[in-house]
Amino acid sequence: LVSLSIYQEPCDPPPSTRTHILTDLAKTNYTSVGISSLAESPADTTQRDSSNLDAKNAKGHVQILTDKGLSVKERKASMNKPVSVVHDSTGKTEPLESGLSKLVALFDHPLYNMPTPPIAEEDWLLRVKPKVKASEKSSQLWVTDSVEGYEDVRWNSSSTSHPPWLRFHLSISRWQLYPHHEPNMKNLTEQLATHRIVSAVQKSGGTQLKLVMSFPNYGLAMFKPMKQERDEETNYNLYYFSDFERHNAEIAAFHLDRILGYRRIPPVVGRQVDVVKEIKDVTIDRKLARTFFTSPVGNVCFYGQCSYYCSTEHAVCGRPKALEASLAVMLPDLSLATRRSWRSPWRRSYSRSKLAKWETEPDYCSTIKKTPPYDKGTRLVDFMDLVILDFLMSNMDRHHYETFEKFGNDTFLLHLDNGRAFGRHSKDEPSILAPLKQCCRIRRSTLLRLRLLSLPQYRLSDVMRASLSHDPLHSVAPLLSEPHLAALNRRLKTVLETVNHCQKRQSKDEVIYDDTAYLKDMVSPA
Ligand SMILES: Nc1ncnc2c1ncn2[C@@H]1O[C@H](COP(=O)(O)OP(=O)(O)OP(=O)(O)O)[C@@H](O)[C@H]1O
Ligand SMILES: [Mn+2]
Repeated sequence: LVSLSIYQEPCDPPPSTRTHILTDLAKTNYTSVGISSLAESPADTTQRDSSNLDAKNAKGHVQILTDKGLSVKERKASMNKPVSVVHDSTGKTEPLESGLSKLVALFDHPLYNMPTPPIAEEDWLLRVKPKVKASEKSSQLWVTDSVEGYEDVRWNSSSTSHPPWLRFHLSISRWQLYPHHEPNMKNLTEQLATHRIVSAVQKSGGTQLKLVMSFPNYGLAMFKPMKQERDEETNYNLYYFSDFERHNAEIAAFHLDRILGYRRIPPVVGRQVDVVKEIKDVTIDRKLARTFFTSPVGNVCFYGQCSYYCSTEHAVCGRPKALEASLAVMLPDLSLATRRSWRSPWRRSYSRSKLAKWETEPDYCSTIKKTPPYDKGTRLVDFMDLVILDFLMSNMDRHHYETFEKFGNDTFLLHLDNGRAFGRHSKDEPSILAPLKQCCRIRRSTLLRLRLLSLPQYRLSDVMRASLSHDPLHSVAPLLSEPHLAALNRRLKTVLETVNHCQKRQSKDEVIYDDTAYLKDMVSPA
């Protein structure tokens, strides 16, 4: 097996140097063999022997990698760090540090650094407004009634003066929410996790309790409280539409989406909040404030107003005041960037007795393939990307998805609302994968990354564990328990088997949507 691994030495140019990746990916025989071997290999790549993989670094030298897929330098770096040991699904122990090195290697891989044409002006979601003259100040973008608790900020057009949330908004394009190597990400997530909460109000819409928090620099975050312990599994007698939303599912979904290379979920971090100081005392939402009470054991609880689980019996409680929650960066306000909500063609019936059309009609997908917007462009494969994410994390609650109106049909899908994922680890839900089984269509770049994640040196559970260890709540308890991480590998194997099965029944071109073909055009023949 020839691997596509290209490792960067610290003195090498950064991976964003377009030309060498381009050459590595599309030009050399070596890498093109790598790509096709990944794309066409049988599903069970996890069985392959990964020792003595040859990998060509950016300078064109051949490096021999160890069985862990690490360069000598990376191994040395990981050996110098203190070792914390975790148990994998096979009972073997593996240091978390090796997962961290795997994550670095994964994100440096050419499949995550594919060259793209420069983004055209109209393909950015927002543009900075030209400076307003003093006489026109009243027509500023927004004005708040009360500035109490907020910073007196004077932003100019230089992006360095922009707060991280604004830089995030300005980085949204037609193709993704944020770039792969995003220097702003660290500040953005740090601020979500630590900045003072100036106000907290209930978020209208949706069925379960959630709040919108504001920060001194006018940033906003969507807050979902902890409702279930990490090692608890959703009750088997509960229907998917009655399940709780989990804060750790929102966090883990963000990490998984990023690891899959999609970047279609707004950044989410975990945070422990003081329900009195950071919610009750700062809220101007009287309906919310009225629902606070002290439980018989002295914990401070609240339940808010919503159509599901907003009652004394389902209150969320601090211990005695500390409450774990997820905070997601808010997308630009709808007045600046309208979104369109699309009903999923594979939506469940949300009824205990009715079946949906896709569950009974054998030829359902061929109808969808002819129906706009699935009949043109990338919408069908975009939807398959979402289906794969949902199957991996076992989210049955994808009734709708959203897009930014500005970009029409030719844009990525927002993967919002992931709170009902990661409810059960001991059971997979094959019906979530029905669209892929029925349509047999997948993006080539997605398939390649999935195959990569099934290889031992990038194993999905290891890179997820490593990625989640960066979240502030990891110090309280790992965001996903080991059985949930193991389930990811098992489900990934099922996805790859499904695609393999498709390829046995249909021609390769029918199954694979080749979104990497443009790379060949970008390189002029030598
Ligand atoms: N990060 C975000 N920024 C802005 N808006 C968001 C964000 N996340 C979600 N929303 C919006 O808020 C709505 C409600 O959020 P969410 O879907 O997570 O809650 P819910 O209670 O599960 O809703 P539902 O019951 O409809 O599934 C979403 O449909 C979406 O339009
Ligand atoms: Mn929901």
